Amino acid sequence: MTTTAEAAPVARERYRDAMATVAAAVNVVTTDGPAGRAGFTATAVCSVTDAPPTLLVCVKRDSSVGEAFRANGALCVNTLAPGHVALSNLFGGRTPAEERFAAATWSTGASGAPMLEGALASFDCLISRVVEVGTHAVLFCEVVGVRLGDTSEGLIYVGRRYDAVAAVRDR
Ligand SMILES: NC(=O)C1=CN([C@@H]2O[C@H](COP(=O)(O)OP(=O)(O)OC[C@H]3O[C@@H](n4cnc5c(N)ncnc54)[C@H](O)[C@@H]3O)[C@@H](O)[C@H]2O)C=CC1
Ligand SMILES: Cc1cc2nc3c(=O)[nH]c(=O)nc-3n(C[C@H](O)[C@H](O)[C@H](O)COP(=O)(O)O)c2cc1C
Repeated sequence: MTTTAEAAPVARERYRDAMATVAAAVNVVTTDGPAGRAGFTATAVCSVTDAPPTLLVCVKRDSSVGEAFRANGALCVNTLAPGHVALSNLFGGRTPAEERFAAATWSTGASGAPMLEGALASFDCLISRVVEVGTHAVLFCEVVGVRLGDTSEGLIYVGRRYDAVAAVRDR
């Protein structure tokens, strides 16, 4: 039997090709505070526990935005709807922060982070813990506010492209 210690490492490209087959919700994650306003597109977002309500966000350590999130200690996960493909690309590229935010309408959550008008759902959070794993920082976030939008479809990213998906609503 092959033990974990003996297993050959999986090449990055192979790992990414496999991950590209896994459908994921698309989010624009935002922050504001003493370190300024910042935001980026993220599919690496996951619910951790509902008591206390906690989610996690993985952010590349060498990205231009990571430090602002850590310094502000707050963020908002804005889960996107099908009309947000251009916004996702804007927040996913090397574009200055002000250009990113100018492309949409925002309000401010209790944490101080920008909440996207028209999002499928927004999760306003305080960062409770940061764990560094490889190239990424995993931000554990306690959810202090939730806002549900009116839209009935969500946006997914799979096969390196976007698609719409029905968002079942039971409110
Ligand atoms: N977790 C992350 O940091 C992610 C980063 N991206 C970035 O967005 C751009 C476009 O991505 P794709 O068109 O999907 O092509 P891709 O071939 O770079 O990525 C395929 C899949 O691999 C995963 N992935 C990509 N980069 C990763 C990273 N640095 N760490 C952990 N997982 C990663 C994601 O699930 C992604 O959908 C790339 O620059 C990619 O690095 C995209 C998705 C997730
Ligand atoms: C669909 C999509 C999903 C992404 N998911 C993540 C993610 O989960 N974590 C991450 O660190 N970067 C992710 N990225 C890349 C960041 O959005 C991008 O690097 C971000 O704009 C950081 O700012 P910078 O590139 O200007 O440094 C994603 C990009 C796209 C297009």
